[in-house]
Amino acid sequence: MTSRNVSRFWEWGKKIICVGRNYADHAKELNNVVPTEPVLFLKTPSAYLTEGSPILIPKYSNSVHHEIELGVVIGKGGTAILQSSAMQHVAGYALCLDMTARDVQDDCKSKGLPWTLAKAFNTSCPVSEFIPKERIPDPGNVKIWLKVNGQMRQNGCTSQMIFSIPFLISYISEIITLEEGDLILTGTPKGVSAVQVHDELHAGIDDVVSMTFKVGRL
Ligand SMILES: O=C([O-])CC(=O)C(=O)O
Ligand SMILES: [Mg+2]
Repeated sequence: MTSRNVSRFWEWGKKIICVGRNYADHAKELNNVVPTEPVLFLKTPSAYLTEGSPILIPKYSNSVHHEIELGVVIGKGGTAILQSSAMQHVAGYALCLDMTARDVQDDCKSKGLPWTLAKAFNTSCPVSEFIPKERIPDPGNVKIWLKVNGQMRQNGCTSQMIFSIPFLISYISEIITLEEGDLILTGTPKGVSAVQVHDELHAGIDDVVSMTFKVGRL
């Protein structure tokens, strides 16, 4: 029932909550410390993009990176959700891209400023079709991969996550009430790199879903 209702979650305009540095190999490739608590940031609903429309590099960036991530779509909202019941709040999943203006993020980091310009621009959250939760019985152990122009760039497994999906749902919901239709991006494995105009990004979760996006510029 729930999964049918939220199957076009990107049209609902709910929160997009992102977890950063949730894979040690990615934290290390950017010379970040491996966190002992989740790193959280937000995207706005105008960041959503579905297949058929291009990812648009903002005018103020010369280095937009792909980050392939497993997205968790909330079915039943809640505050201070217990880890033990967290999975009952999940409606399903989506494969997501956390497109990141890396040059802008580096600048924000050095100045101690928030990451909004680097992370939340329009088209910065391409998503696959909705995947009902029954189709991924163990979301803590699926392969997520991404190819750029046919070349494998990211090929990770969600078993490498530092903080598990139940832990993240519990942790986030203590701070921010989760609602039906919210999306949690669970972080990216290593292999991020800059995309160019006309690149084709092709990504998938095991044999469950795949998606393709072209890159353009504003
Ligand atoms: O920008 C970053 O490196 C943090 C992040 O989103 C991730 O690890 O997925
Ligand atoms: Mg990310």
